[in-house]
Amino acid sequence: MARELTVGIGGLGAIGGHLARSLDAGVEGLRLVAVAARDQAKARQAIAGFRTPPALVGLAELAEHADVVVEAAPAAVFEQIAESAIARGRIFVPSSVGALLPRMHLVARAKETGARIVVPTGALLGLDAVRAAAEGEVESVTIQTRKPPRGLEGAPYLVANAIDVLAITQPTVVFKGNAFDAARGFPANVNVAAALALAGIGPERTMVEIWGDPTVTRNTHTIRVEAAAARLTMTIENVPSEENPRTGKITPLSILACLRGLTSTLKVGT
Ligand SMILES: NC(=O)C1=CN([C@@H]2O[C@H](COP(=O)(O)OP(=O)(O)OC[C@H]3O[C@@H](n4cnc5c(N)ncnc54)[C@H](O)[C@@H]3O)[C@@H](O)[C@H]2O)C=CC1
Ligand SMILES: O=C([O-])CC(=O)C(=O)O
Repeated sequence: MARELTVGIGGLGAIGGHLARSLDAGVEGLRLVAVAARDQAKARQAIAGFRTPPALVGLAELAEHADVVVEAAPAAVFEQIAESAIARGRIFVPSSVGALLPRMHLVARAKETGARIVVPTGALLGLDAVRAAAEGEVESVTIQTRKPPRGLEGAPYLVANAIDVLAITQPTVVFKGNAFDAARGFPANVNVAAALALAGIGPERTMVEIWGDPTVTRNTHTIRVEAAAARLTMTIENVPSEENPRTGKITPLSILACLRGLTSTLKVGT
């Protein structure tokens, strides 16, 4: 018998809304059973036309309903979703991966409860190759992110340093540093850097450059890895989603592919 997993989603925005609709349309081995949202009326409306409307619950209750808990909410509420999912021994799939970096105690806690934390590739590419390379010696990992300025607007690092990103008229580096500091300064913009760090050599050694670039229309990420086994150079150019221009349209698709991989008989890639 094929395995079926029930799924709960925290947050129904660009990622969670798309993912919920896809799951409701029918995905073998996965069943959407619960969602959590800030705006209850809007959420009720969003799921009203679903073939099988999921229960509308609180963030911390998702884990009571579902085998797999997907976090697709702002980083500020990450802990509420993560802690309950991990305490109950669920499979926890974070979108706000940057919020995991300063909370690595959750990994130790998951070991105690039997939970798993499965970080999707998200808006990035090539984490299979980065993980493979990291089984051997890796000299360096860097990521350069270029976003249209409005895709960076409001980031705490920009506010703290009085950088008016919307006033930028030519490609400009707005941040250079490691993935840990990038995730702290840009919690809604560079989850990809956090995922890369976790796949490879960690947040202190993974170096990040963030550009506000009025010449690009896509959220563009270029990874470079120098390793004993291989040299990798990879670029992804993401179409920003209509609901949230910070978020590439590929992100909910990547999470869906990740969820399929939890139950599928044939699994491709590392
Ligand atoms: N891992 C990756 O590659 C990527 C990760 N992200 C991250 O994923 C997260 C979600 O992104 P989007 O869907 O684009 O954001 P969004 O802003 O479109 O949606 C977030 C949703 O969470 C809801 N929400 C807010 N507070 C809530 C609460 N207390 N309880 C329940 N729901 C609540 C909001 O109402 C909204 O519907 C963000 O942290 C974002 O930075 C975004 C893009 C790529
Ligand atoms: O969607 C993207 O291009 C990347 C992004 O927002 C993130 O990593 O948080």
